[in-house]
Amino acid sequence: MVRERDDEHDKFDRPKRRTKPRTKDRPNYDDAAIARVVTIDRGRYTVTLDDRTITAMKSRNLGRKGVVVGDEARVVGDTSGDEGSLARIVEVLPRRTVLRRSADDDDPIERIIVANADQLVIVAALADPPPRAGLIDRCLVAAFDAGMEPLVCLTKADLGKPDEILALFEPLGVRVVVTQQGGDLGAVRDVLRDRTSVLVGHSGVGKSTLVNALVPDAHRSVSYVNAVTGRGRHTSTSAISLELPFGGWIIDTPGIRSFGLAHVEIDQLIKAFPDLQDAARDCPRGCLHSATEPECALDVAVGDGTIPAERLVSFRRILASMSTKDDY
Ligand SMILES: Nc1nc2c(ncn2[C@@H]2O[C@H](COP(=O)(O)OP(=O)(O)OP(=O)(O)O)[C@@H](O)[C@H]2O)c(=O)[nH]1
Ligand SMILES: [Zn+2]
Repeated sequence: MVRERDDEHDKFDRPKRRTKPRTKDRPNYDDAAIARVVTIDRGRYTVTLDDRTITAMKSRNLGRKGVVVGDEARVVGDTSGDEGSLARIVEVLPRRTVLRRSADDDDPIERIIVANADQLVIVAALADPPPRAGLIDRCLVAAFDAGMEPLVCLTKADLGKPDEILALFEPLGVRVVVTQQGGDLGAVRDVLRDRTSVLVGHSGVGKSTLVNALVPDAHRSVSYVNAVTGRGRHTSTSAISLELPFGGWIIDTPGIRSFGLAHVEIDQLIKAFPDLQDAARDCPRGCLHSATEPECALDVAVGDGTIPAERLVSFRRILASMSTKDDY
């Protein structure tokens, strides 16, 4: 795969970025149509605009700024979507959320993989392969840090019981749905409806099975997208956004082995738990809220019954998962 050098500059999307003043002769694209980026394939962006699927390239004026799946972008030029047509992305709208994957051996830079998703769906099988709680914990950290609501989807209910996993995540208030191949998907549809959800999960947990059940023509639309880019079929490593027939979008993310958690700050993570955040106001400065902190106010809050003990135990478990060398 040809890697886009532009994405190196995703880090400029970090809150502390210094913005370059706009030059006064910068063209004004405020009237340009706003499209949604659904997948990226070797420098070609597939975007949807109204009901059209359009192939676009990045305009030069974007400089080195990255464009990722889920971005809302202004497009100009030939937006007909006709075969062989090519539009230009001239501006990326501010991102509401960003999900990052970690640096790894192949690529030393933490990069944004998906923008603007509301929900992170952590798919784990109840058996074959067996669920790994530590991996779900790290996905939860990634979700909370990204400002996305997590949802755990336990598949292969015909092969195992969900009770143990439920017990681990219930104290955190994390929603869990249980599914099985050929089973009723009503509960899953309800949690996905009208939202943009990113699916993550190890190979073999049943993600494709789930996507095909939710989006019956997913296969067709994947090859359709590739036909539009004119580059034939190949296994893309880019995330791909699929429209749900009952409303909303689901973004599949092949090939992510781990999330970038190196930058996650505890202050940010604890915001997902308002009761803990409240109690932590009484912590000494720089308290890491771990079980070894001598004066952590979270222990006091458990002692006086303000916070259930299992909730603090679960919170500390996900805190600790941040520093493990596990995948995800
Ligand atoms: N018993 C059982 N098997 C299932 C269920 N869901 C999926 N499978 C099987 O598990 C295997 C993996 O399913 P996939 O949907 O391909 O899993 P995936 O997560 O997409 O895996 P990759 O395609 O490798 O990313 C297949 O053989 C499925 O038939 C289920 O609910 N119960
Ligand atoms: Zn503390």
